[in-house]
Amino acid sequence: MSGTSAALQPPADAAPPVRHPDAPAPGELLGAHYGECFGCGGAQPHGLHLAARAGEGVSVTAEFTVRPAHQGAPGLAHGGVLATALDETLGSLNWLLRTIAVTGRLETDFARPVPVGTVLYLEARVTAVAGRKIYSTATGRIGGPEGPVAVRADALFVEVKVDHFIDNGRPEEIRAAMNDPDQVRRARAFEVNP
Ligand SMILES: CCCCCCCCCCCCCCCC(=O)SCCNC(=O)CCNC(=O)[C@H](O)C(C)(C)COP(=O)(O)OP(=O)(O)OC[C@H]1O[C@@H](n2cnc3c(N)ncnc32)[C@H](O)[C@@H]1OP(=O)(O)O
Repeated sequence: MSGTSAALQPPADAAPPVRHPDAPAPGELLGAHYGECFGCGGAQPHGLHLAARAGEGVSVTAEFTVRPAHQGAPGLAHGGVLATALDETLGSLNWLLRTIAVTGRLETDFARPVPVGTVLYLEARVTAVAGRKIYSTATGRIGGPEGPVAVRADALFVEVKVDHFIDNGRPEEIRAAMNDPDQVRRARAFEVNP
């Protein structure tokens, strides 16, 4: 069974996504948005270490290898970990829009079990934009980039300002992030999206 709920249907006035002129070129690695991020951060020992790559239009690809630490049932990936991999891949689309946005809603289908050791080939694209709302979809395939779909997701991301993080994050981590001039400069630049 699968199907997207009404909450994830773009409204009639939604527009196709527009790739930002300064977006990374197709094939380019996007890098982590935050070193401690569970999804993409290199400094996060327990994380997924997902490395997304820009695709054509407003799309990305990523690969994620399921490790023993990701199990739910014996020898199989935990569904929440797979949802995280989808969420992170969808979130990396924001690099191509040059927008800061957070997940408002994520709907996931789990079509096949994913064993430990499997490489999940992820692909995500933005389907529509309506004001602050960004509609997107993703798949995770096994056995190769053209293999069968094991997981898929539809999502709504909502654009926010940097203050979303400053106002809501724990002060220790916010202070550390604010002390990283590159992090702040990059985030602020994304707020001014011509
Ligand atoms: C120094 C610091 C450096 C910082 C450097 C930053 C780095 C960049 C980090 C990015 C990180 C990414 C990481 C991976 C992606 C995550 O995992 S993000 C983490 C998980 N998500 C969250 O924590 C979000 C929590 N939720 C919220 O904060 C708020 O609910 C939201 C999503 C911001 C929306 O709140 P709001 O801004 O008050 O907006 P609101 O008016 O409620 O909604 C706007 C529109 O969206 C619709 N909407 C909102 N939620 C929903 C929903 N669940 N279903 C359907 N429609 C919805 C509303 O109906 C509304 O529609 P319209 O009326 O405009 O037609």
